[in-house]
Amino acid sequence: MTSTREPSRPREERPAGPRVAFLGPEGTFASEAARLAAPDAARDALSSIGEILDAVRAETADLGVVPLENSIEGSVNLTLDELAFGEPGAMIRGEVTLPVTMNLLTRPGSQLSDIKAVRSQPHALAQCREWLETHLPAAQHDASTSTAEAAREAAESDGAVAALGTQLAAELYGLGVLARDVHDYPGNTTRFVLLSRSMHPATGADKTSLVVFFGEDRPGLLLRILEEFALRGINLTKIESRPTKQQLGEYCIFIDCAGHVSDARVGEALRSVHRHVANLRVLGSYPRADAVRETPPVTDTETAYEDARQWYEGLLSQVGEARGGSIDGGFAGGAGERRDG
Ligand SMILES: O=C(O)C(=O)C[C@]1(C(=O)O)C=C[C@@H](O)C=C1
Repeated sequence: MTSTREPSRPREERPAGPRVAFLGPEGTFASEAARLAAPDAARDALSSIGEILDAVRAETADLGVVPLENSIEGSVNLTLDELAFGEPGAMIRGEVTLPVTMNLLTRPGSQLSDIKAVRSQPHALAQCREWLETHLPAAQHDASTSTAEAAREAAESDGAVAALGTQLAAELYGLGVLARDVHDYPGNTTRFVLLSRSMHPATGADKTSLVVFFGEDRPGLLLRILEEFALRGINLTKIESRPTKQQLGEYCIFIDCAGHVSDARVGEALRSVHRHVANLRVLGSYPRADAVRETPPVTDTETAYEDARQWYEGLLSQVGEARGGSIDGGFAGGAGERRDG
């Protein structure tokens, strides 16, 4: 993705101390995720996912917080595309899962019967589709850049515009909460990822995200790739395909797996995947939000890989010249080949 966005502030002009960039303004779900991820960092509320990645790439922010997937509406495609096709330099360094409670926010005094339009970020509108059809069937749905931006717009309206957003946004922009929990399924949760210029060191409870580009259509290629993980007892936590945008029917596959790039078994799996498809991008290794430590099978522990490595090194050390000069005679040129002319 080539960017036509305004360049971020140069690094030299940056005030000291860690900075976190997130989808603003204050009062978005992303702002809450940023507070959880980096409670002490200075905050930059930006107005698009692309700007957040650019800020991390340009090092005007140390950390960026972007939504990746939601339990009701699925992946945030813009984030996936930026990570897969955008300029390199912004890697996933962490993840935060956040319960997402959608509220219908209106100017104080407005009733449901006053509402002619509902504004929000498109992913938020999608999470409340059925509720809106049932309770506000005639209202039009308008896209805003974020839930808090929608709240700000509702606050400036004549009272006929509602927003879907956080309780905090209601407080910040002087709105009332006309209805709570208006998302269509209970337990609504969004997974945010934290971006930085580098990956997180291994913790023992890690995840690795990568994207594999299938240049050619070979039978069994996806199976071969998945097998490399399965053979080493590596659990996959997510797999999803997206179009490459080059031509219809050409896909790339996003894979999240347990483990860290510096784990021997993950390293071996990635090297093997690289033999099948040279075009792959590791998006990052990072501590998993659920802190689950998966125990590898005995054949795939770090010790098992280290033992195997040492054994093989020992084996290679037995390759060499024979003492006392050449004793290889006619065997050196290959089976059955005469060397005497
Ligand atoms: O607009 C916000 O409040 C955001 O943080 C963005 C976003 C998203 O894009 O998914 C994040 C969480 C919710 O799923 C809805 C919207």
